Amino acid sequence: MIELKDVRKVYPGGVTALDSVNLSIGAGSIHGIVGRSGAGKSTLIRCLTGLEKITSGSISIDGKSMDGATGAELMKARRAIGMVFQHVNLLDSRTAAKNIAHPLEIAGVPRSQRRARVKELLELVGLSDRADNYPSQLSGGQKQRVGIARALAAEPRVLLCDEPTSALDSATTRQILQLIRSLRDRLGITVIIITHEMSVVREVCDSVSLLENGRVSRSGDLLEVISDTSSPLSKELISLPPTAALEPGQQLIEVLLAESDQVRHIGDLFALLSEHALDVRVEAGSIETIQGKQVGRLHLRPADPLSAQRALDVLSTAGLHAEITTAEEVAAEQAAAEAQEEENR
Ligand SMILES: Nc1ncnc2c1ncn2[C@@H]1O[C@H](COP(=O)(O)OP(=O)(O)OP(=O)(O)O)[C@@H](O)[C@H]1O
Repeated sequence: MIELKDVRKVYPGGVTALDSVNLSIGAGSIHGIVGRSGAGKSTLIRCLTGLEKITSGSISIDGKSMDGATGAELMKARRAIGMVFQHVNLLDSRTAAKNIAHPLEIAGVPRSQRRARVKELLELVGLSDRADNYPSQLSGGQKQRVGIARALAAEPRVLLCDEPTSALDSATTRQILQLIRSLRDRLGITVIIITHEMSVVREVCDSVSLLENGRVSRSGDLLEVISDTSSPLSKELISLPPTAALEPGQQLIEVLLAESDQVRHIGDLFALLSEHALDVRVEAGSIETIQGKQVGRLHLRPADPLSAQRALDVLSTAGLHAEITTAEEVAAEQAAAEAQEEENR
């Protein structure tokens, strides 16, 4: 269990990068931390790993304090956390096996033990046949596998992944995320993934925290956070494709497909609309399968205000979150999402 209580970090120049951060991450879970540029993600990583001293509050891993530790105690606490980075930074002059062995050499692990451990780690990340390859002979995904094996060398209890797939294409991203999940299942480690990619969170995380301006605005089970429609960041977890041009003032009904016992998938929603002969049409929609459940957001275009009201009543009665939005609100949301994508590039 990782616990942050009232963590505050103020940099010497006076910037408050983290403010009253409270987080509780269950042992053995995969927890995503998402935030925009400048939200405080890097600061949080540095504080978690003890590279940066927090101004106040406390951080503990399995009940052991990280914030007060110094010297040998801090080194030991840091070994509890394996780090995986966006840019793997392997040593070019060393083979995959020697890169993985590097932290073990530094820790003074005897040669024979090192060999056995490296063999085991290469198997774990599916790279046994690449042991003698140099980084220049490996693909981006294979390099990241070496990086993950290196991070696991000292048998950490926590794997802290900083944008682990941001430099990879979508197929390789999926493979790396599957690897991370299987490592969690096999080793029982806790994984924290810091990312700006909502697809990564949807694909692999059990729970998520939204970091906004140095504060955790929402934290919890992934489906619970997605169901909170009050935060723009939580809405981005299931983002809608662009809606075709709408007339000014056009009303739309925004529906969240999640956590309704009556409407469990999109087919149920269409059946409900048809059963009540609702005069609405689907303008845009995005459906994902998360933790084995269909989750989605849709924009329905009602024929007139009366149809809108009827649809709202029917959808709400069926346990769906539905609200009226306007063409202007949709356009503003899309512009903000596009600006965000541009910033992340
Ligand atoms: N060493 C520092 N000294 C002073 N201010 C800092 C320092 N490092 C970060 N900051 C400030 O703290 C805030 C949070 O920065 P941080 O780098 O943690 O955000 P981030 O979410 O990682 O952003 P990005 O995704 O762009 O890397 C920003 O306002 C940043 O300017």
